[in-house]
Amino acid sequence: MSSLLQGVNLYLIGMMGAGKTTVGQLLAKHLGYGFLDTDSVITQSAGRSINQLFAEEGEAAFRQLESDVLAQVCAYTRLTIATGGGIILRTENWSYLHHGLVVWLDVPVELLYTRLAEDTTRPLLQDADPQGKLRSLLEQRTPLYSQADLKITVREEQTPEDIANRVIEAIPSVLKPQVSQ
Ligand SMILES: Nc1ncnc2c1ncn2[C@@H]1O[C@H](COP(=O)(O)OP(=O)(O)O)[C@@H](O)[C@H]1O
Ligand SMILES: O=C(O)C1=C[C@@H](OP(=O)(O)O)[C@@H](O)[C@H](O)C1
Ligand SMILES: [Mg+2]
Repeated sequence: MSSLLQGVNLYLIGMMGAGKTTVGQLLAKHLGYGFLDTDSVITQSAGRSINQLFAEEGEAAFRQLESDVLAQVCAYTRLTIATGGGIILRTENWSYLHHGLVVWLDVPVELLYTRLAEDTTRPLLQDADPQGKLRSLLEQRTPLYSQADLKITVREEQTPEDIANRVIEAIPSVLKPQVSQ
């Protein structure tokens, strides 16, 4: 599989709670790739949490940091990159994402909500109706997530390892092997 990918980066996109960070680490291990999470790069370099950045700088400033990180990351190869759920919002980000293979982890809202019900690290879900918020974000973002090269539909019983395996199995369907002359 690594030889078929030829070092091309894998970008995981999808909603908060879809499992991008969790599955991305497993995928990197399977592929012999490095792993990066855009949220972690941002929080490490800013020395502040995502909650702090949203509260102190605002979402627009966070989105700029996210674009800056993506622009830097795409200079490297052999990486699996877990993105933040909103990375798809800026058109300019797609010019970076399309340098690699983009995989959408599509997870039903009910499952996202179950996973994140106790979570306090996603500022956009600090809402009176977090499930409704997830539903409306997914509705707004679905046309953008749909621009991925690969869509992996996730069911409740599937473990992160199952999902990583499904991604690996699906890669050949979107990559043509190079014919040697
Ligand atoms: N396939 C899965 N099955 C059960 N729980 C999962 C699965 N994938 C992720 N999780 C859990 O859901 C939460 C959100 O996962 P995370 O990887 O942080 O998602 P994202 O980065 O897409 O927001 C974490 O608590 C994680 O352990
Ligand atoms: O969907 C979003 O807009 C966001 C998703 C988060 O990342 P995860 O998708 O890893 O939770 C994080 O970037 C921030 O809270 C905003
Ligand atoms: Mg994440």
